Formats: sequence, structure tokens, C-alpha cells
Amino acid sequence: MTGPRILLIDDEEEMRRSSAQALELFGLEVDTFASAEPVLELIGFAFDGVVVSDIRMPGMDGMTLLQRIRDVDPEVPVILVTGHADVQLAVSAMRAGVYDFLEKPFTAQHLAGIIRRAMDRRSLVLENRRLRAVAGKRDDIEARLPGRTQVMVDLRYRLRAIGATDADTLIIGETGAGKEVVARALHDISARANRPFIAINCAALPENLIESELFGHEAGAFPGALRPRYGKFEHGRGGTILLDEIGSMPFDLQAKFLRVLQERVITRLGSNEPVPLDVRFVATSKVNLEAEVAAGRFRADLFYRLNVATLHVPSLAQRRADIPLLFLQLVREAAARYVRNDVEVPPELMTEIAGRSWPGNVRELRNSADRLVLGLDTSPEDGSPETGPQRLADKVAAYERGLIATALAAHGGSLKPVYEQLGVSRKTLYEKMQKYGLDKNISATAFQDDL
Ligand SMILES: Nc1ncnc2c1ncn2[C@@H]1O[C@H](COP(=O)(O)OP(=O)(O)OP(=O)(O)O)[C@@H](O)[C@H]1O
Repeated sequence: MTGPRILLIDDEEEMRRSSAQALELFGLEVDTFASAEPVLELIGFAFDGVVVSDIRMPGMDGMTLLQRIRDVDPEVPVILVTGHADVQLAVSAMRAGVYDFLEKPFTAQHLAGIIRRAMDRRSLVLENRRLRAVAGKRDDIEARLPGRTQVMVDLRYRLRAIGATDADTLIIGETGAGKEVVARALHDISARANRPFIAINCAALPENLIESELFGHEAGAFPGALRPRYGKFEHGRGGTILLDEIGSMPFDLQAKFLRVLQERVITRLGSNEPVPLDVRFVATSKVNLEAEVAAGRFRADLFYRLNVATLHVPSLAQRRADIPLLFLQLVREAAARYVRNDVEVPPELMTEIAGRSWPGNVRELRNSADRLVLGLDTSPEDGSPETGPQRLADKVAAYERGLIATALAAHGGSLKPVYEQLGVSRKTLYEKMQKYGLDKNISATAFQDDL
């Protein structure tokens, strides 16, 4: 993050030069601009500074600039300057949330005083946001990512360190290890905590719609685009965007996404006008992206750009000592969810759980905890058929899982025919796959015990 900045905009060169010089005499360093447009690109939720702008300018005027800045972050102080005593304008500016409104002529000392107060105020806002985000979240991280093994201690340490920055982050880990949990924790401890968190599953976006889903479009950008629409990137303004399974992003799109990462602007489909984008990107991958790069499926430049702040989420195999405690916690959570308070974990079961291999990681462990609480066999999904008495809901769930697994296997990894065949929405299918720990590439033999 950069230090405090003063951005001064005036279309008259002489005014810019003399104001900047005068403010420097008061110890204030100023960046000057002849128009408002480039300033917008510098404004973000983490912007640490103040904007001073003339009102009347060709191109974007000061009032529009004020509104555009307030769309990004209403707490960036904007000071407007006018050469014409105009009460109506002053009232509109106050209503629009201007920090202060100055009429020429004024002394540099007067302006410097206002700027200093505005800078103090901005620092306070940023500090408050940071404290609010961190306070109460420290213990929360341990609760969300429990574990006493060194790999988990390291993960929490790095998570907090990266959470205090605004760096784009890559999260690597096996399926079900908790990458999304880590991404949410990162958002919640960051200065962006009270802004949106948008999760996008790159593997789930239909290829023909992916660009308009992410970038949005103008009316008429393609047949059926009747109205302009924000894309998911713009919906995340000020917040965090999680790109789940970045390795599945189509190759062509990777180049466009790299440009977004580097230039922090997006261009909606059907438009030529780039729009500034203030978000933090977090990407996850369960595959080794270096191997994907070597195989020519993932762009090397995008990989290097992403691989700066990296978090490795350990698999359960890398932290076996955490399994018993984690299992007990998941059983407690499941008991609360299913409103059961009579659940016990027999010691023999605990020994068995601790010794078993968990290729599906925490997700699989959590499914076993759920099954225990529901009175079902705790074997992994591909284990022995269920025995003993079952509640109707459990039988229905097992049947539903079987139907989805069959349909998935029949369509070899492509989801559209699956949700169409089952008559559910894409979202519902995803939720159910998640719930039952099913992968779209399930093989026909992996689930035969379920039916
Ligand atoms: N440390 C943890 N404590 C409790 N639950 C966890 C933990 N880590 C993950 N989970 C649970 O395990 C499941 C899988 O987690 P998550 O979706 O974050 O994994 P993932 O690594 O993103 O998986 P995938 O790569 O398959 O999308 C979720 O239900 C999540 O709530």
C-alpha cells in the first residue's frame, strides 16, 4: 500500500503549478492532474489520501468525479473548488457528500488546513476499518481453521500476514482441504471485510457465457443482451473475488484476466470504455499449476503474476495429528446442525478414523462426522453398503446421491446434460454435489454401492 496522497485536479496548468507549489510550502506533496479520468483509476477502497478538484472542467467535471469516487468508497475525502460563488452548486455538493467546498480566492494556508484535516480523517477511517476487521477475528481464524500441527500454525500465520496486505493471493491445496474456507477468512480479516465476497467457480461457468458473466455487457453486445448488466467482477467492487479452480479458466480468457490483474480495469462486452476495478483477487487451485504451465494449459505469465502471495493449505495426510480433534469438532457441528445431542464417538471408531486415509480431506471427514451423527456407517463414500436401521431422510439422501452420481458418470464430466436430465438448476446441482462430495469426473465404478 502506498503512503497518504494528495491528488489535485485542475484543467488550468498555471493553477495546478501554483497550487502545488504553495501547498509544498506547507509541507504537503501533491500529484497534479489536468483531468479527472486518470484519478479515478487511483481511487480504491484502500486509497490512503485526499482528492482536491476544480468543479468546472472539460470532460468529467468535479461533481461527476465526486459521485464516481463515492461509488467506489464513500469515505474518500473530496474537496471541491469553484471560481464562481454559486450557492446552488455548494448545496448540491454538500448533499452529494463533498468533504469541503471552497470558493476562489482562498489562501494556500486555508486549503492546506482543510487538506490536513481530511488526511487525518482518512487515516482514521482506514485504521478503524483495519481494527474492526482484525478485532475478534483472531480467535475466529483458529476456530475456522483449527489444528495444532506446525503446518496449520504456519498457515494461520501466513494468512494473517497476507490478510493485512491487499495483495492478490493464490491458495493451493488438495480437494476438500479448505481452500474456500481460507479464502473467506482472508477476506474477513482484510480491510475489505465489510465489502462483498464473490466466489466464482471457473470450472462451472459455461464457456459461451463466461466473459459476460465476469465482465458484464452493454445492451446489444450479443443477441439476447437486452439490458446492460454488471458482471461478477463489478459486483465485487471494493471487496474480494474468489476465482475457484483458476486452472480451469479457458486459455483465451486467461490473457484477458491477466490484463485485468495488471491494469485494474475491465471493459464490458460491447463497450470500449474501460472501467476502474478495485478488488482483491484470490484464486484457488488443487492441481499443480506449474505442471499445467509446462503442459501448455495455463499461461506462464498469469501463473507468475498470481504466484506472489501464496498460501498452501495442507492435506489431512500432511497433518494427521489434527484428525482426532478436527473430527470431534465436526461431530459437534453436525450434532448442532441435525439437532442431536446424544452423539458419542466410541474410542475404537476414533482410532480407526485417525488411522484412515482421507483423500477427500476435511470435506470427507466432515461427511463421516455427518454420517455418524445421522446414525449411518461412517465409512468413506466409496466404502461398504450401509447397514442397520436408517431414517427415511437418510435413505432418500443416499438414493439422491446415487441418482446424481449415475447421471454424472453417464455424461463424462459435462454438467449441462446432468442438470437438464435431473430437472434441477445448475446451482442446485452444485450444492448437491458439494453436499454429497461428488466430483463431476466421477467414474462409473466409484459409486455402485450407493444404489
Ligand atoms: N479447517 C476446517 N474446519 C472445518 N471445516 C472445514 C475446514 N476446512 C474445510 N472445511 C469444510 O470442508 C469442506 C470443504 O472445504 P472447502 O470447500 O473450503 O475446500 P476446498 O479446498 O475449496 O475444496 P475443493 O477444491 O474441492 O473446492 C467444507 O464443507 C468446509 O466447510
